[in-house]
Formats: sequence, structure tokens, C-alpha cells
Amino acid sequence: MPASERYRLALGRLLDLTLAGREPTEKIQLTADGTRLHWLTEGVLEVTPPVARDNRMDLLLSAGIHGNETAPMELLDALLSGIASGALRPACRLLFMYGNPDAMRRGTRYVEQDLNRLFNGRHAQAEGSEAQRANDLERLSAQFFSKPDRARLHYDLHTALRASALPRFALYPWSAGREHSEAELQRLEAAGIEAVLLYDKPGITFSAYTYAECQAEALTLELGQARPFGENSELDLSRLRLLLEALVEGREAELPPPDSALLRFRVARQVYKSSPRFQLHLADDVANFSPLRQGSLLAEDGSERWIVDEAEARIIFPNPKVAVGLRAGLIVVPA
Ligand SMILES: O=C(O)CCC(=O)N[C@@H](CCC(=O)O)C(=O)O
Ligand SMILES: [Zn+2]
Repeated sequence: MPASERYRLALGRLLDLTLAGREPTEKIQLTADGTRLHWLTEGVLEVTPPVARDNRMDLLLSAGIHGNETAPMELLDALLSGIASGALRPACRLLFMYGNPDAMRRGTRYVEQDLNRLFNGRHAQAEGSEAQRANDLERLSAQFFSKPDRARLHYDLHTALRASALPRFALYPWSAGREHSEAELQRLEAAGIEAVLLYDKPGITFSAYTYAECQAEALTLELGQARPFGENSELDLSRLRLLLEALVEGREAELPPPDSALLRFRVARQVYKSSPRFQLHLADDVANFSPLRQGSLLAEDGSERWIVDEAEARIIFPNPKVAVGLRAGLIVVPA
């Protein structure tokens, strides 16, 4: 095998490198079609198409912000392998990011702190490796999105901890003065995403950061339930993969028409755990999007009571075990 082929494989296998905690000896390689792969730091690889093919789109794809969410890591691995082998010929600039390598190696959501609660400056009030990583990911994504007059898109790929009545859904951040884009919602629909949750307040997640600070279109995508590597075959991500391949190659128009309409919800309230006394009055195995009875007591935290005021409310990410100060669930309503 020629040396260039070995390097190609090394950088195209960013997931393996990251899981092994290995730094590649060659940080830059060119694929046979002239695409440049550049390893920037652990878990982060920039892909630059030849100038003649560049369609002026910058696409950030992140996964592994939570270390136990493997389906999105496998999806990014397949895309990057395709680019490295020449099967996919990028027309856009790409940044691949595996967010929390330490947690990925342990197979845990996080090591010390939930990385996805440390963006938009929160890392400055925290300590430890995840605070440092949030700072690094902000800097790297700001650099990536610093080129003028280019379309900017970020998908931060996750899986949920529990089952979901709608297994593939998106969360769309909010920023003052910006409207949620109808074109982005149509893209989600084409990708087989079944529902979108629209925020109406600023957030501290990775997609909230790139949306608010990098002026990117940015979404968190929830793709099924968290399972170990190799156990994701029941999850159908074929449409999302088609969309991502089409975006990479700049041929979005060739996607087949959507199977079903995207359901739209508004995040009505975020439920916070403010003390260790927090209690959630839901079954442990309740699925995401389960309906909440109007007037029922959802949670208590000492003297604080969370009553479901909203009609047609549903619960997302209920989790009484989160650290004190973090959100323990979202109440959503049809938008
Ligand atoms: O299933 C759960 O409880 C959490 C799944 C997950 O990691 N979701 C993301 C959503 C981020 C967002 O609100 O945009 C998270 O909680 O960080
Ligand atoms: Zn996650």
C-alpha cells in the first residue's frame, strides 16, 4: 500500500483515532480528488474541497458531545470514510467534531460535567476538562465560521436517554432578532426528522452557541436512543444520511420527497432541579413526547411545585437525576 494511502486511511478514521486517544503523525492529507483533510486537535478534522468545486457552504457536523451517544458517531464516521476514500466528493467546507473524547472512551454521558451545558460562556464559570473542551470547541467553530459570504450550517447530533414516541426530532435554538428558517425546517422534513422543538429563549448548548454567536443555522438532532457501538441497526437514519451526503456534495435538490410532515412544537417551559429534594411525578420509563394531563403535578422541589398549566402538553427529556441547577425536563406544546 503506498504511503499516501496509509495517511488517507489514518485521517479518514477520525473516530478510531479519537477512541484510541492517538494523535496522527501526518496532520494534513489530500484525497485523490484533491480534498484536503486537516486534523486540528483531538476529535476535530477540517475538510476543504478544491477551489473549483467550492459551493460557498460551511457545514459543521458534531457528535459525541455526550460520550455514550454512539449512533451519531457511527454516522459521521461513515461520511468521513466516504470522503477519505473518494466515494464522496465534497463541494462544501466541513468541520467534523467528536465533542467529548474522554467520555467517548469511557462510554459515559460526561466525565465531570455535562459538556452541553457549558457553552455560550458558561465554561468561564466552571473548571475541569469539559469546561476547557467547551472553550476549545467554541474557538474552533468560531474560526471555522469566520469566512464571510458563505452559508453556515451546524448539526449537533445526539441520541436520547429514553425511548421516544417520535424517535428522530430536532431542537432549534433561539436568538434575539432571528426567525427560525422555513428552509431549514424543510431540510429536516426531507431528512426523515419527525418533529422540531422551537426554543424561545437563549440556551447554553453547543447548537445554541453556533446559532447565536457564529450566525450559523444550527440544530440539535436527536436520533433514537443511546446504545453501545454496534447496536444501532434498528435505527433508520437512511434519509438523514442521504441529506448529509447531498449537502456534502452540494446536490440537495436530488433528495426524494418527504414521507411525512414535520410536527412542530414550542418549548413552553424548562423544568429545573434547584435542590436535591427535586421529585418528578412520572414513571421512570416514560417515553419522550408522552402527553401530560393539564392540571397535574409534574414535579416538586421543596416548596416549589410544577403544575402542568398548558393544554396538549408533552414531556421531553424527563430526568430527575441531573445535577442540581440543570434542567430536568422540557414541557412542549404544539406550535
Ligand atoms: O435524553 C436526554 O435526557 C438527553 C438527550 C440529550 O442529550 N439532549 C440534548 C438536547 C440539547 C438541546 O436542548 O438542544 C441535551 O440535553 O444536551
Ligand atoms: Zn446528547
